[in-house]
Amino acid sequence: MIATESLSKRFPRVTALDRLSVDVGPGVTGLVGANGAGKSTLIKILLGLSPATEGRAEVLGLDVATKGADIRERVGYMPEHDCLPPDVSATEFVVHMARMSGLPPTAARERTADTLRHVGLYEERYRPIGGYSTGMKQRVKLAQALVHDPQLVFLDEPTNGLDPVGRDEMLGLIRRIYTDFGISVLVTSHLLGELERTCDHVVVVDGGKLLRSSSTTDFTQTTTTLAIEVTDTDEHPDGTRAVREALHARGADVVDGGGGLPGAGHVLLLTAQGEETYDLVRDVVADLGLGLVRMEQRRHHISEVFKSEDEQRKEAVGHGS
Ligand SMILES: Nc1ncnc2c1ncn2[C@@H]1O[C@H](COP(=O)(O)OP(=O)(O)OP(=O)(O)O)[C@@H](O)[C@H]1O
Repeated sequence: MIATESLSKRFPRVTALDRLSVDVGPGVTGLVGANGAGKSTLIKILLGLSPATEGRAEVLGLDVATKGADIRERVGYMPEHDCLPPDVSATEFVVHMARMSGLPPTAARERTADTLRHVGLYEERYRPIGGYSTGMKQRVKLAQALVHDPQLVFLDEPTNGLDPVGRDEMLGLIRRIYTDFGISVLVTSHLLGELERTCDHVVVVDGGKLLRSSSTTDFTQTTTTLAIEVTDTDEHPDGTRAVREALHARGADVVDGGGGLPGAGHVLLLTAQGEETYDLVRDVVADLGLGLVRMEQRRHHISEVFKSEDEQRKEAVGHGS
């Protein structure tokens, strides 16, 4: 869907994109980074609205440097900032945008009605936009991005300014753009957590550079930590220590997690490399004749990709959900 190769954008005082090479396939992809990371700049280059200083990029197989108009015909764009005229209704505005995209009048009206219904704005569609809440305005912006039935949409910070309920509704809508209509999505956010739930793939940029690009499951599973707790026996009065030594002897990278849940014993933490790690723990505990109180996987959240291993281990102790 999108491919960039060593893409750079330099402004006189700042490098907004720094040799960014990334491939984005179909589905819902999150583009995440702090404010100023270069997300909006990338979208503008991909739409052919702003030239890159160096490198190249293609959207739907079209070169952004020469095929901007063709790209904009096939791609929808929801800009970050409020850009809606206050005096017209959602229907008038979205019909206008549909006509701008080349739809004939009847098709524009029909598609507008369908799209506004889809984004949940049907009842209010004849009221002037100026009286809308932030959430309703975001939905109008989303509707105008979808009205010409694009193959791909770029959504720049669509959850900005929304309360938690509005955020959840918007994330649900974004997911359905792909599942119900097959339109692929590139959605930006500075909030890592919300992309974890919504996206198939996440691209992380920082200071215009690519930090990471991988599937959401890889993000959350590659660094799974196992928390293990065992009973003591007469033979092994310190069961935790016995397990730690046995695991260590068999090459497992295991650390003492210290005190566990209130009332519980010590917790051992080790990084799961796959199914074999579970088997190893089971065998070691059984060989020692100990009881396994808990062995649980703690799936990491995307935000933890940015935390040190020490911080992650500290947090793993005590809440093994
Ligand atoms: N037209 C411009 N002229 C000069 N600098 C710019 C211009 N547009 C963006 N920048 C700078 O480029 C960097 C990246 O900006 P960009 O808007 O792409 O970031 P972003 O990740 O989208 O953040 P935000 O969510 O705050 O918009 C910032 O330092 C910004 O100040």
